[in-house]
Amino acid sequence: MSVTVRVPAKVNVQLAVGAARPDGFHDLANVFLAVGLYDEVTVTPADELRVTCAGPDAAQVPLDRTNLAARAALALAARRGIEPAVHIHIDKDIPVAGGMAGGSADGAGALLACDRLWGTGASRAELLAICAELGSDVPFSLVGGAALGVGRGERLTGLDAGGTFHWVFAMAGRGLSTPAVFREFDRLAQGREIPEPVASQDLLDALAEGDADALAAAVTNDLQPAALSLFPELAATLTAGREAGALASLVSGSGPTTAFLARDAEAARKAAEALSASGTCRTVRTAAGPVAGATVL
Ligand SMILES: C[C@@](CO)(OP(=O)(O)O)[C@H](O)COP(=O)(O)OP(=O)(O)OC[C@H]1O[C@@H](n2ccc(N)nc2=O)[C@H](O)[C@@H]1O
Ligand SMILES: Nc1ncnc2c1ncn2[C@@H]1O[C@H](COP(=O)(O)OP(=O)(O)O)[C@@H](O)[C@H]1O
Repeated sequence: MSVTVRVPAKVNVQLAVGAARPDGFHDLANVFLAVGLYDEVTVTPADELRVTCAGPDAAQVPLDRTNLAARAALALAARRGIEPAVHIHIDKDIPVAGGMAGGSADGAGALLACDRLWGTGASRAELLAICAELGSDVPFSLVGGAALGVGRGERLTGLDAGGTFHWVFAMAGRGLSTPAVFREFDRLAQGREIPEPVASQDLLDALAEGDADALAAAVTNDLQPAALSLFPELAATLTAGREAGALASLVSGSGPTTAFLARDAEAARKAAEALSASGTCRTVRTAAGPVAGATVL
């Protein structure tokens, strides 16, 4: 018997970042939107814990116990005092180290899949607590939709989205390390007063109304200058997206994937074509959101 869970990627429509905390993390006002680009995680009983991965970026995914999917299985098994004897297979479509929470998606997916396979019957609250231990983005991968994350991004409040938003994503030729981008944020912030991160009311209203123009006017990412500082070539991709008619162009989370908001599916398709032709990125994908979080297939 196997259990397969499908888990979406995310884009951060607002990422407000506060000053570094004593524990090294940063308080955030992180407005997440789950988008229809998916990893699938399948767990099957096996003699011992084993991870395999397939997909265009599979070679960059660690297959040892540092893999977030393996860590999720180990965390649930430890809580229940059982052997984590499963083969975890990841069908990976979310870019690796791209700022789209691919590792987090696999963590949330493996957790839900193992919960089903082992019949552990964990409550939603327990699953969310394990997710938060695994990483700041992992709880959102479980719940999906649209949500505001505060604290380090793990404390979630669901948000209304009054419509579907259409996006184009441009994947870069290499990844960016999330801790390195936060460190660069700290370096660039030296000598400046960093305000408390707060969600923008204009942005929440635009989401609730499903208004793409208003959302485009309100999107912000405080990590974008740091990502651009470490990866200056992204500026050309952002310019190409604007020239391709996107309503908004921004770095997704810590990058280096860039995200472009389009008015509708047809505009997204056209912008994707123009971005592909611009030669400023590795691959281009379209995806819409919000979509559901981790789902057992
Ligand atoms: C930036 C964001 C935006 O959603 O995502 P990505 O763009 O990387 O996908 C997240 O905050 C990433 O979340 P996640 O990838 O789960 O990070 P974690 O494993 O919790 O933390 C990795 C490292 O990032 C830094 N970190 C992360 C979250 C946070 N609120 N403050 C931080 O300073 C810390 O250096 C930490 O050691
Ligand atoms: N299941 C996983 N899939 C991808 N990367 C993983 C996974 N588990 C651990 N990692 C590690 O996490 C790093 C960040 O990957 P990822 O979650 O894809 O990016 P991001 O944090 O930018 O959204 C990778 O470089 C890899 O070393």
